[in-house]
Amino acid sequence: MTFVVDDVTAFRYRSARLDRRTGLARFDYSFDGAGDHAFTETVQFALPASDSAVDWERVDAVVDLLGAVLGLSYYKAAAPARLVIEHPALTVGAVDYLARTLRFGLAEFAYRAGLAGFLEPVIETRATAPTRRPVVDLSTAQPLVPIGGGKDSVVSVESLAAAGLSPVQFAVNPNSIIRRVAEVSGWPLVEVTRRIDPLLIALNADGALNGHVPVTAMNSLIGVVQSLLLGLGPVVMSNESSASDPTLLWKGEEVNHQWSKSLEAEEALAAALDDQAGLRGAYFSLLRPFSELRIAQGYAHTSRYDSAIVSCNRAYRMGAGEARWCGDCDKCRFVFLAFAPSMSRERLVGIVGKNMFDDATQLQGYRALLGLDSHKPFECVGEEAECTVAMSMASRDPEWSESVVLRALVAEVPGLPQGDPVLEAQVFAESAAQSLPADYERARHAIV
Ligand SMILES: CC(=O)N[C@H]1[C@@H](OP(=O)(O)OP(=O)(O)OC[C@H]2O[C@@H](n3ccc(=O)[nH]c3=O)[C@H](O)[C@@H]2O)O[C@H](CO)[C@@H](O)[C@@H]1O[C@H](C)C(=O)N[C@@H](C)C(=O)N[C@@H](CCC(=O)O)C(=O)O
Ligand SMILES: Nc1ncnc2c1ncn2[C@@H]1O[C@H](COP(=O)(O)OP(=O)(O)OP(=O)(O)O)[C@@H](O)[C@H]1O
Repeated sequence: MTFVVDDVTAFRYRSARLDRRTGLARFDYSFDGAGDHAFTETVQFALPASDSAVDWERVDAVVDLLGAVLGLSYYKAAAPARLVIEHPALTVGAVDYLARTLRFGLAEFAYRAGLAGFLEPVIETRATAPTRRPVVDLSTAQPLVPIGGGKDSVVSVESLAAAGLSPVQFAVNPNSIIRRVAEVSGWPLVEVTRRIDPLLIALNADGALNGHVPVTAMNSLIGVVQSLLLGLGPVVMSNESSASDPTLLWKGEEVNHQWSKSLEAEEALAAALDDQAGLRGAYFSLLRPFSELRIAQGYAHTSRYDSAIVSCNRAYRMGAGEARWCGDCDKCRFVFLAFAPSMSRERLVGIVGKNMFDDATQLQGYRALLGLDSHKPFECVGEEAECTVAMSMASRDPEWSESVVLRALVAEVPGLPQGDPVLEAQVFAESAAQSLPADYERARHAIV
């Protein structure tokens, strides 16, 4: 171990630059102390055929904010108490967004790395804050829809199309799953290539701190830059109501694995885009009011994507060879459970590749999802309430009730099949969300 975390005294966000000719953005960072390591991350954007309509100054303002958030991957390697922003010019609102994304988006990292508490470095800005830009409203233009290869973004794309909008799909470093899902939809896919500095990966093996990052905030801001470059409209996310549910409490405060998918993060990013770049209607989640169970019902309306989607996160690791469900992780367990009330056994086993409820080794994992064991997993899984409702519904269904996992759970919780009607109503009711322009509000309710 040669990288000594405690020797690092500050993290510097040095520069951000988007090359207008090539579309390559370059972000430079460094540490003070511990060998003065320097990092460069690049993001290759797609450029329009003609850039005469691109508002470059506004694009640059969002690129500056993007670099601040991408920097968190490197900051976390030592998590020093000082963070210095040198040339990129951020408004007070943008710095506030960075501070919140760092504190809450890196909360799981801080907790699991055994740090003393939530991260609240002193943030110093060296450049003068940019002057306020005239406001533009993006909500009248066609949406850019980030897709992750799973069920949620499929529901958004289908909802937008059903409401007469023309979604442009978008993915960062898409793998074969994302490309085939995009192809099934028939709508175009815009691809962006993000390259993390290999030095970070080397330092991870050399004693650096490592852990979960707010990747949705990163992908979202990359999406906003891409949308502005192509003259498109809002970045329409597919984040559900349960993404706002904390994973656990630590030092009396919430730690949420999915923080950058939460409503709080969505509203914070929308506000930061307004402050930093004068953008309104630029960022929201179409599926925000809905639980995973309602989204699963929406997905179940069409079977076109069944052989294309993969929700299992293991398939999305850099360089992962397997483009399929692993059938043995929290995400696979959860999505199987969420789909079970809306699908025949034959269809669901066809999607995931196995009957998860017939595999006794999955029992502990399902107990964790139902809150019968410690806290819920650090994964993109629904609330305990919705898992309980889904399990109740499945245990009443002869398709599933005789399976080994359900029989064991009903033996442990005899009231499971009876369920709780109040809880069931809550899970299918709509939760708080940003209100949307009419076209998008119509899309929101088109199939879910
Ligand atoms: C695919 C996955 O789950 N990866 C997490 C895993 O990383 P792993 O080492 O197994 O593989 P890679 O993803 O290829 O990462 C290699 C290293 O690079 C670092 N890194 C990666 C991306 C980045 O933006 N910054 C980075 O520093 C990473 O630390 C690795 O050392 O474990 C990592 C450590 O816990 C996680 O950080 C990896 O998570 C990915 C960034 C990722 O895309 N995860 C999503 C599936 C995810 O967690 N989504 C959440 C949303 C969370 C949010 O608030 O945005 C969800 O869907 O609930
Ligand atoms: N590689 C990516 N590029 C761009 N956006 C992404 C990428 N991966 C995920 N996203 C966005 O983040 C959201 C959350 O990811 P998540 O994995 O929860 O959703 P999903 O893949 O649509 O569905 P599922 O919950 O079934 O996996 C996605 O809906 C999508 O909007």
